[in-house]
Amino acid sequence: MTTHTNAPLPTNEAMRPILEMRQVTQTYTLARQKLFEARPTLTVLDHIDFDVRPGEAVGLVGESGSGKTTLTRILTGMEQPREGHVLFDGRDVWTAEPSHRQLFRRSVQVVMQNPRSSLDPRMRLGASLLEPLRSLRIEGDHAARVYQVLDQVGLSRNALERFPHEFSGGQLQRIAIARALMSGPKVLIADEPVSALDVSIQAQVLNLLKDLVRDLGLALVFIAHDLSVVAYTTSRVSVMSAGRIVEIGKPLDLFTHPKAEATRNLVGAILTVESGLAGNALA
Ligand SMILES: Nc1ncnc2c1ncn2[C@@H]1O[C@H](COP(=O)(O)OP(=O)(O)OP(=O)(O)O)[C@@H](O)[C@H]1O
Repeated sequence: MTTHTNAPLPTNEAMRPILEMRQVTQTYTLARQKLFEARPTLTVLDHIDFDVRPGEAVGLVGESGSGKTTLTRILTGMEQPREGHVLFDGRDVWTAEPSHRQLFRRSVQVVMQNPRSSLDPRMRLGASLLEPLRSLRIEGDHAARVYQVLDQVGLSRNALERFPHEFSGGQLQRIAIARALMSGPKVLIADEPVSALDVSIQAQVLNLLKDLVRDLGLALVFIAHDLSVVAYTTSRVSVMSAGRIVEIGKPLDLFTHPKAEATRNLVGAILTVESGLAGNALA
């Protein structure tokens, strides 16, 4: 990151969360097993409380099927919870007036696991960066915004004429982050943002996310199954298991004194896999 025009914002525990879930429960109705029997329901999220403040990076970890993707879909407004509330800047996004919902959509952006599938292969980078401004109907000096965001993610202007296949995996994830930043979000939700990348370039993307939190005062929600990458990037981690948050703690405490069985399993998984990032997180 090359711009440091914005002074770092203090992360204050007394600050109001910018995005929060209160007692969110999500159930899905499954196919009927037998004729004349009621359709069974599956509780995927069970009374979840979760929040993030400006300038704070929080993690969400859990084994496969624990409910992370469902939580992400609800946190971004793609899915409405069966029970509970999603609040952006203190107001329920499902009952607020359209202008607040529009602000919520611009202000909460997602970076997905695989940047190749989130970018149109036929679009040059410049067009790709402009697209969120058009779809979200954001007015203003679009060219200036493109240059500002390129600078924030450490990409040069001559990249604007290139197509996705001309970039490496790490550069593509940088571009995906740039696209997410175009609308000037307050919250970035990174869903497994480095698990498709070589270990050698994972740290660059993780450091970029950390810089954005520090320099822009972004709120970051980092979702992954690997506790070590989440620990490297965040200051508070929630552990999910079977649709519930079973433990919340500082990364170091979770590593050294895991209480829940799900946390112990995640720590055990790291200890059995050689990982340079785990060492960084503990340093
Ligand atoms: N639309 C749906 N209908 C029925 N069941 C669903 C639906 N979406 C998710 N599930 C189920 O909900 C549970 C949680 O899924 P989810 O994808 O949220 O977990 P996850 O932690 O993101 O897993 P992974 O890390 O493997 O992506 C799983 O048992 C899944 O099969």
